[in-house]
Amino acid sequence: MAGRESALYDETLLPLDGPEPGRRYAQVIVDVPAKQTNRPFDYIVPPELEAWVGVGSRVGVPFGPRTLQGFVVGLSESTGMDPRKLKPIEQVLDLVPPLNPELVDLARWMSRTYVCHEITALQAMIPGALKAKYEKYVAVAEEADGHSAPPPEGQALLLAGSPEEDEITAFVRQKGTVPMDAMLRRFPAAGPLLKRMLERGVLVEVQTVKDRLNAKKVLYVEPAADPRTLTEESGKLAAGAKRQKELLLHFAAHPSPVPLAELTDKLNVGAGTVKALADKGWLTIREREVFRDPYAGRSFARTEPLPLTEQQRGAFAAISDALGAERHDVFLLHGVTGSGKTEVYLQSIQQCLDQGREAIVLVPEISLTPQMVERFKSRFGDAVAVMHSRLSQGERYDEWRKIGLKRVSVVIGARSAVFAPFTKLGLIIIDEEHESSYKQEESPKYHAREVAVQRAARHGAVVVLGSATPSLESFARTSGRGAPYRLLTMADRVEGRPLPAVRIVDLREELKAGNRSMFSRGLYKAIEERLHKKEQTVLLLNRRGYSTFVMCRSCGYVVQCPHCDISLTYHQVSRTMRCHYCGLTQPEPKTCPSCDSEHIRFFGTGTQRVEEELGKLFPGIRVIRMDVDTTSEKGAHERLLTKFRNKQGDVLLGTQMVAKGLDFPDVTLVGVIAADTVLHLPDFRAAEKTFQLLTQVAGRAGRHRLPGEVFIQTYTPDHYSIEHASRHDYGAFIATELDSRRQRGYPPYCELVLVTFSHEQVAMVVRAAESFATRLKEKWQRMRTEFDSVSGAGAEDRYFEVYGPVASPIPRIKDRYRFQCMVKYRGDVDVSGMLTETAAAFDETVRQEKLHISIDVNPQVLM
Ligand SMILES: Nc1ncnc2c1ncn2[C@@H]1O[C@H](COP(=O)(O)OP(=O)(O)OP(=O)(O)O)[C@@H](O)[C@H]1O
Ligand SMILES: [Zn+2]
Ligand SMILES: [Zn+2]
Repeated sequence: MAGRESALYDETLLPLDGPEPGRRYAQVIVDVPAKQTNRPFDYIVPPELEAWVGVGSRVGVPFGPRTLQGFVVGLSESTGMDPRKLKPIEQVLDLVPPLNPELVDLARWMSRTYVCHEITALQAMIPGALKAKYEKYVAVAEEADGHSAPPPEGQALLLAGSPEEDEITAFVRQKGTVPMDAMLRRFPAAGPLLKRMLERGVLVEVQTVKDRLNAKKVLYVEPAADPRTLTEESGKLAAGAKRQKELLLHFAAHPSPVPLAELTDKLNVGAGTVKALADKGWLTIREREVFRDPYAGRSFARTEPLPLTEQQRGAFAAISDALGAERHDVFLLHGVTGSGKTEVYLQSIQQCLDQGREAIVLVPEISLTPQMVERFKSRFGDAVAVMHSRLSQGERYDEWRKIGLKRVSVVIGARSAVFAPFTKLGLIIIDEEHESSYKQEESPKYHAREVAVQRAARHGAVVVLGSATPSLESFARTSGRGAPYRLLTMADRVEGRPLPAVRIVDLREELKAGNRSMFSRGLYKAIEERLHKKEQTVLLLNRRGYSTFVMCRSCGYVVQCPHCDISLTYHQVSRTMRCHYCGLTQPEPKTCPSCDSEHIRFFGTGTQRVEEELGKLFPGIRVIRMDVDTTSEKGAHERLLTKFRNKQGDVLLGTQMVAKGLDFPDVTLVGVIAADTVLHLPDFRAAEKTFQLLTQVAGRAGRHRLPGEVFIQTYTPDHYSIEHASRHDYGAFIATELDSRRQRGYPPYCELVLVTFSHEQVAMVVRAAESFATRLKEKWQRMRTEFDSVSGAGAEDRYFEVYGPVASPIPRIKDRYRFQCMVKYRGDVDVSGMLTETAAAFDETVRQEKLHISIDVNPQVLM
């Protein structure tokens, strides 16, 4: 059983609750994301594997000619199939099933809700390291135990005999099975011959499932005798063997196992010395499995719960009450920036743990800073596992394994941590719940908030959605009859600290007054003042929508990607232009391709430009720039923030990354270089996103003793999102925005599904999109007639409309034309079901014509 090698945990070598009735057949979802395989297949559970197979196990099963990875989604005593036609499970890949029945059920829900294959949902729940890797071996046909029949005798006689062939057969026969790549290394020139031998069936290909990564093993050294014996033996060693003597005495004094590397590093003992003593039988060298711990060697000073403020107490009481009753409740915790939401989370988690249950904390990827992690680690110590994408694949895998092994009871992580395989879940917290990064943009296109609520309902667990700027969708769910969420409000900062004073600066007025710099006079003075007082400044340049394109100043030509309908982005460091969609990279042009003018150059404001300008205006200023370019390296994000925290920088300049979660006591000034960059995106959430970003970044100022000040520079100073943000008035903003959404018919007044079609030929994509829309509308007509005939109840609440098809806002990506339909609906309509059925009618076209159809339920990005 290959699985036994791939994961050996000393402490969990126990079989699952022993053999039980009802485990003779397993229902398995295999690793082929296709409509035909989007259902469980029955397999026999061989008696010797019975104890190791559970719902949620990963297995290797024969499927057609291959062995595939699959997930066990059910076990049964009987099968609806002819048992003689069923094949047995070949491998169990983990000793502890990586998923559990609840997650398997959740995958089914995801598959229905987000219109994706069940295997895609299951794969999303496990770390990348466990995604299947298939290894191919060759074996001599008659020895491949039934994988393939030996070739007919006559044929074998006829074809066998070439000396090369005999040599290959002899080699493989001797080894049993040989990995394919090893074969090619051994017989580099024999590729074509090997292929023929495989085709004729002299050799057969055997495939097995392997993990991409295994548990990390480290060599440990431990004493093989008691301290007295070791001391005695050290006395008997020859005088020259000084190191050996020292080492024996070390183990006599400290008899616990030590990693070999530590011995050589810290005690300065050579591996040879250890080996010599091991050969004599006084020490043992043993492989042990270890966790790759990204926080190893860092200690976290223990923190105690703070006495809560009155507002915190109110919020905590409601959460605590639901936890105590093990009642599934969803709370929306609306607390202004600096109101102390984290302390409420921490004390809620404490109660959850005290009740013997487990907790998940979701944080947006970019706010998952060491500072954030520290706040949890220093309260709960080793009970916390951390999962985010900056960890190596191995580190992430090991953090994840701690959950299954019950080593931890709290997980803090980005979006996918919502799938942490806990079995006694009591609490899920989603911090900054309005963040669009909680939505996964590739299949399965799930929203972590929706998944969290589903999981919590299955566990009778509490969900806390926290934000200073809740999404309209969540806010709308807190009011009205039968509201599913309960609103908790913390309107003030802790210790009566004031929210910062915000000034809106009209950039058009600046230009009129002759100021052509990117800093208004007010912001300039404010920065100067901070430099004097040795206080710190945060500057936000919202890169999204902001131009870093190359334009000809003579004719207005903008350099575009030849494969995607989008302008190329300029990268100053490499002096190249890059397409953000297909990765195309080109050198910067010297002359305009359109008019030959030499006045073609990089245009617009990037963070680098701002940094340069700051250097010119304030000689000697220390700027820490944080954007995609400076944070691509592992740990860079952390290093830059630490630098700023240690006051090795006067200004922290960056994109959205600087807007969230940071809590630095000496930041008293926040400047927004241009507030309206998001406002003009083709997105119905543009105003909401602008309000959220401005409120969040303003919230970085004056969080401690020193009061804060904020400058928002803009070309549209009267826009309500900017006005309300400047007054910290969420209530007024939401009232205006809800009104506008109602009028335009957007969420939360309806639900959306975006269907995007793409193909290399524009005619093809238009035809497909139109036919899709027509079918969908017909389906709705039929359904509505049915609804009407049953009863009128709820009919007026039901609404369904298909908009489009129209060209997508980015009409071409990677040479594929894109069209989209928008489905708007309301009420009790099974839209996912309708879409699944409609899409099924296009299966043939999708496969044969390489048409691509993407279905995005509750989309966050409308491009
Ligand atoms: N009860 C309390 N007594 C004293 N200080 C507190 C208390 N609760 C929180 N604080 C402190 O107040 C500051 C702000 O708290 P916190 O960072 O949790 O705010 P937040 O609501 O998460 O804000 P944001 O939404 O901006 O992240 C922190 O420095 C925190 O240590
Ligand atoms: Zn030109
Ligand atoms: Zn491109």
